[in-house]
Amino acid sequence: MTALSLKDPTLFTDACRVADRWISETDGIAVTNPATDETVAIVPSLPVETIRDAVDAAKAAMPAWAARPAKERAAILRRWYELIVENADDLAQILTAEQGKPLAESKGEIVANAAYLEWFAEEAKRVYGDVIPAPSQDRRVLVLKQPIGVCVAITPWNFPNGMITRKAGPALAAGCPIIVKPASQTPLSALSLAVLAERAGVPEGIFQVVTGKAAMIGTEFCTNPDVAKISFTGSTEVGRWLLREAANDVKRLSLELGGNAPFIVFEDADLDEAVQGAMIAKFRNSGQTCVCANRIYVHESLAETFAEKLGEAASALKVGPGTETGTDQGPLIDMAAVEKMESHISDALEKGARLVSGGKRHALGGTYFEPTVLFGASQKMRLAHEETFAPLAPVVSFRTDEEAISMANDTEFGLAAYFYTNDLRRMFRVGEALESGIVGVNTGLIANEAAPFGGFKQSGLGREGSKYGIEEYLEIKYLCVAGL
Ligand SMILES: NC(=O)C1=CN([C@@H]2O[C@H](COP(=O)(O)OP(=O)(O)OC[C@H]3O[C@@H](n4cnc5c(N)ncnc54)[C@H](OP(=O)(O)O)[C@@H]3O)[C@@H](O)[C@H]2O)C=CC1
Ligand SMILES: O=C(O)CCCC(=O)O
Repeated sequence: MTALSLKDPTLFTDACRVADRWISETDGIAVTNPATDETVAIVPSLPVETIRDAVDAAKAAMPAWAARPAKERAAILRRWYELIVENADDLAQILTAEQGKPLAESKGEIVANAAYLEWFAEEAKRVYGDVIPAPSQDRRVLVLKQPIGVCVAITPWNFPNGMITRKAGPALAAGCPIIVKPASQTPLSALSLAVLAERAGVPEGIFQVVTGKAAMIGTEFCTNPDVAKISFTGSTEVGRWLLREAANDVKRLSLELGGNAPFIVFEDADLDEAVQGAMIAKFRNSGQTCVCANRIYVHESLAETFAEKLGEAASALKVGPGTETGTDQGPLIDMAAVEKMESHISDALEKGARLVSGGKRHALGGTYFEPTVLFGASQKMRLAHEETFAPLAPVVSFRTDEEAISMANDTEFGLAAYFYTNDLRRMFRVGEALESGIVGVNTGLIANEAAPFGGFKQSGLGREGSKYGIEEYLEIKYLCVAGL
């Protein structure tokens, strides 16, 4: 067992939060530390009846929660935010133990995403309706915004803490309860959030966490008539499945799915800044984010130099356990991730790419992998069309802006894109032409609570964060007042 030395050991729990109960099980799902392969905890594999209990509890709790003045809901959300920030060091240890990322990065995820609770606590008070000028004198057209109903969230392993606060913040702010089903590889961060939610005064039934067989829980969420809304972050394949399963009830869905982000460096860019931006956009979380640069397009006049500099910076990253001081890159989540990275590298090398740095499993063994840079990559390679989701940076050279834009848009995905330029005209022209929900200009870091996060094309539906994020949890009601 991985032993953690927490200031507050009660934050580490293997129990699910359902209605008024904390449910543990010795025979459930093992959570493994990817750095050591040790078991960290066993969480329940809940039966369908308990998932239904959670939906029933959420339904029962919703009227009172929705009826509370927004100011009261906001105060509770704010308290939850404060507790997360106060306990960020402990939460980071829990996150690193189940996911592997360096402690500093875990803490960064926790604090940056707790900010979604703070943001939506503020937004809760600003859910305005409308009075629309009516087409006749005897009528008034009023628009109200009301909470959508019982919400559920299915979250991934790459941001075990942050993907939850992004969804729970707007749901609770809007007056909805939410039930979270975290990834089986990383449920402990979700459970620790439930401990703090209770401490913050979130009422019973309003924030619940369930663990168990994904397909069973997903089916129940999609078919239970009392679930109004599903918010999912994960693979496009599972997103499509949820969309189909939920179609019978016409449930509302927010989907944050796969990406295949292009990162373009134009000939007028500051090369060193672009290398620095690419390091963040590519290697953060060991390349395991849906907004990670997947393909790096560099103008032919700079491409080789850029690849060499990127290779040097990538080789300087310290690979090791997330708990070790100075570690930049932890292990990958599992062996399947290692094998996918290897298959993308070998396919690229066979088709003419050259290895600049890295390229193989790390000497530390397990799922550690060397940060890798390839030069001479092209659109023919698998890495141009599939999300690698690992620390592989392929550099492709281009001649014209049109060529770069066309290659960048040559994908069914459209979540994030990045480009570096110092030319104002090009900034607008390219920014408008890229088919992505998020475009970073001269930066490799784009997510924050004030901005809308979400994708075009098969990268998803809806937006998280910003003033748009709360709309996903609200229905618009038009009140037609006549006979005046
Ligand atoms: N957009 C993003 O941020 C993410 C994208 N991905 C992409 O997906 C690839 C595969 O990763 P993977 O972890 O398998 O992603 P999945 O989409 O399988 O997992 C994400 C979440 O969905 C759950 N899930 C899986 N199947 C179902 C189902 N039938 N019904 C309901 N929930 C379900 C998982 O549960 P359980 O863990 O119990 O299986 C997990 O909680 C990655 O390599 C990457 O390309 C992955 C994670 C995040
Ligand atoms: O990978 C994701 O699903 C979200 C990325 C969030 C971030 O970039 O902080």
